Amino acid sequence: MYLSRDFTFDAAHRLEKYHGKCEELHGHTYKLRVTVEGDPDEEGMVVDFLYLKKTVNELVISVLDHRYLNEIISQPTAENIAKWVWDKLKNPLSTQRYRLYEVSVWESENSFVSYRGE
Ligand SMILES: Nc1nc2c(c(=O)[nH]1)N=C([C@H](O)[C@H](O)COP(=O)(O)OP(=O)(O)OP(=O)(O)O)CN2
Ligand SMILES: [Zn+2]
Repeated sequence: MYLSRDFTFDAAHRLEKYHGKCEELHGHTYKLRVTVEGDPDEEGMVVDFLYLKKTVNELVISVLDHRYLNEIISQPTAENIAKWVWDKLKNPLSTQRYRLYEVSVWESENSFVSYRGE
């Protein structure tokens, strides 16, 4: 079974290796979707939504929200942000019963990437 929770954060970035408007400093309201794969436990839950919310807020949202992403992630494209989030969450969201399955990052309503590890 797959379980997901959505988050948002606001952040600024510039794509220094890109030649076009995104080379300049600008910001986005990013949407992040974290998906876990596993079997429901005796309480009928793959993972408690409240635990997922607390973990992602502590390890990701509190670090990226209202920040200049270039100070945290090199060339912070949606792709590189998704990889960074994956690395932060892979171990904390992996047990014998469930594991991190996918991280998706929306830069705008219409543009997003999904990452499932290597
Ligand atoms: N593959 C990628 N392409 C682009 C990325 C990226 O992360 N991965 N990022 C950008 C820029 O960050 C840029 O800010 C995106 O521009 P935006 O104005 O958000 O894009 P749109 O004009 O297409 O916005 P819509 O609202 O979806 O029309 C560029 N490319
Ligand atoms: Zn951008």
